[in-house]
Order: sequence, then C-alpha cells, then structure tokens
Amino acid sequence: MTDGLVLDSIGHDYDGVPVVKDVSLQVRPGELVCLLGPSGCGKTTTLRVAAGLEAPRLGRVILNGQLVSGGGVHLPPELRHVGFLFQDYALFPHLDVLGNVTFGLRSLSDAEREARARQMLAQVGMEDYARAWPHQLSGGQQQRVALARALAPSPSLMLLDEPFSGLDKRLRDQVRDETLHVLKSTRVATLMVTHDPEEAMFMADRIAVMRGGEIVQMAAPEELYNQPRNAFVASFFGEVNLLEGVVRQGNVATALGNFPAPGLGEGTRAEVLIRPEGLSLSPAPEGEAVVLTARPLGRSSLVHLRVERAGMAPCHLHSRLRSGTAPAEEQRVTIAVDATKAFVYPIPE
Ligand SMILES: Nc1ncnc2c1ncn2[C@@H]1O[C@H](COP(=O)(O)OP(=O)(O)OP(=O)(O)O)[C@@H](O)[C@H]1O
Repeated sequence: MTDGLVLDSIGHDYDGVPVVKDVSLQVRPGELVCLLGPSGCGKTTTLRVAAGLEAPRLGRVILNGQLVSGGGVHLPPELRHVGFLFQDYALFPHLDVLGNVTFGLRSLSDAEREARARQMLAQVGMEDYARAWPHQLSGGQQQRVALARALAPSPSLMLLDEPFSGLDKRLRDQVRDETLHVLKSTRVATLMVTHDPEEAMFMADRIAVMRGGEIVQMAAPEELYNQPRNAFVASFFGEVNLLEGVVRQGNVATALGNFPAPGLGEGTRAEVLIRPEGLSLSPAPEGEAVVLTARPLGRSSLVHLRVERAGMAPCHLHSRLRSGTAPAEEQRVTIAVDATKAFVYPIPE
C-alpha cells in the first residue's frame, strides 16, 4: 500500500478540449509538492481531480492506498478526508474563530472538539482569538484560522490553490513561512498550486512544472534550477541570456565561444541559455565585451554588456555579480562562463 496521494495517468477535458494529459505524480506523507506553471496549464484542474471535485476522464486517483477515482469509482470530496486552503479563505462569517475550527470535527464530543480546535489555533499562533469574529481579523490572521480549520480533522491530504495570492507582499512572505512550518510539523501530504516559481521553490520539496496540461519535469527545486530539462523550465526559474547557433562537430559556436552540444547532430539549430550569475567579468583592454550599465540591486549588481566578436552579430547580455564587484561603465571586459550555469537545447523545428 502506498501512503499519500497517487495520481496515475490522469487525463481530463472540458467540452472535449483536453486540459490535463497523462499526469502522474505521487505526494508522500510529510511531503509538499507544488504544481507550477503558467495560467491555463491545468494546475487547478489537476488539484480538483485530486480533491474529487472533478471525476477524471482517464486514469486513477489513489489516496492512502484506496482507489478514490477511476475504474468506475468516484468518491466525493467529503469522503476523501482532504483539507482545502484556497485563495479566498472563506471563513464562515456567522461563526467565531473557534466555531470555524470546530466545524469539521463532527465525530467528537463537544469538549474534545473544543480542545482539538484550541490546540490547532495554538499551532497557528491564534489561540488568543478564539472568540473573535472573522471580520475582526486581518487577511493574514484569517488565513491562519483557515489553515487551522483545514488541519483540525487531521486530513490525509492537504490541497492548496494559490493560498497566498490575496495577501500583500510583506504579509505573504510571513504567512507563507508560517504555513510551511505548520504543514511540515503535521507531516500531512500536501499538493499546492502556484504560478510563482519563487513561491514554489520556497515551499516545495518537489515541483511538478506543467505546460499545456502535461508535466514537463518533476524534481526537487535545486535540480530544476541546475538541471532544467528544456528551455521552458530553464527560463521559468529565473532570467537567462539566450544565444543561438548551429551545431558543428559537437559544439555550438556563439559570441561567447563554443559550447558542447552532446547528442545533437551536425547542423542542428541550438540555443544556449546562460544564467546571469554564470557570467563573470575581468577588466581587459582587448576584451570582447563592453559594460553598458551596472545597476546595484541590493546584494547583487546587474551588469548590461554588449559583446562584439568578429564575424558574429553583436549581442546584449546580463551578468549578475556580487554587490560592489561590478566594473565601471564603458569598461572593456572578458567574460568567463560557468559551464554549470549554461544549458544547450535543440531549437524545435
Ligand atoms: N469548468 C471549466 N469549463 C471549461 N473550461 C475550463 C473549466 N475550468 C478550467 N477550464 C479551462 O481549462 C484550462 C485549464 O484550466 P486550469 O484552471 O486547470 O489551469 P491553471 O493552470 O490552474 O490556470 P490558472 O492559474 O489561470 O487558474 C484553461 O484553459 C481553462 O480556461
């Protein structure tokens, strides 16, 4: 038996238009997995399938070893033992905080319900607000109560859909941090939808990057950043410099020199993506690049470069350097490339 959530070859469409295509993933107890991708790529539909709000057209959903969707079975959400946290926290306005958190604890005695609810409120730092009304709470406080309410029945799976997008930036960072710690301490399996790569990297043990209804790559954040499978994933996780060329004898020739292109055939058009922090600069009167501007951005500086190499079209690149180490404007420099921050992919025909 596999604990946690298993989505096995899920396919779903609306009015005959496929929006989720052959999605398989697993979320283990104690693990937080993010579905990440641009608007309309099928993240929410995948989450709704896991919740039981949609019956998938293809594939199976298995929760703690029990088949809950597929093969003629479809268990409704209320029988799945799943906790929800969505963007609009939707606390019940006619119940106070304690009433909201005890709401889902039907099978316990009154005293047990209250004890459990108070325990959950303490876990999210809201024990002093048990008798407050939702409208008296800030957005962040409402979100914490919603988290306590969702976790109170000890669900076997938590589903979060853009849960922080209604909060302003400073509050969002704080609530995100608290939510991560509470989820981790309860060891509940969690599947979360976000379109924000930074948020996914902050929250997730593993991220499933989606595009056009499919999972393009699923891995730990570090692996996605350092070993992206294609140009879409590489550029989704941060700025990249883009150079193009044609493969000759196993290399792509660019304005920054040759890059190995293992596995790509002679004459293949290829793109080289290099993260700005992968370009380091040394002042040199005969250098191939000139500094256009250098902008301090807190801990780092972003240097704009114009690269001129004989026989190649000039190109504009960005280098990100430790603050205080940027060369002066109009300085000539040579560029060294950190090969671990450069990625070569064939350009699709
Ligand atoms: N109930 C529905 N009926 C018809 N089409 C729908 C329905 N729900 C979603 N869609 C469409 O299915 C596609 C996938 O939507 P989904 O909400 O799963 O994507 P998403 O990645 O979560 O995007 P977003 O971040 O914008 O919510 C979109 O093209 C959307 O317009």
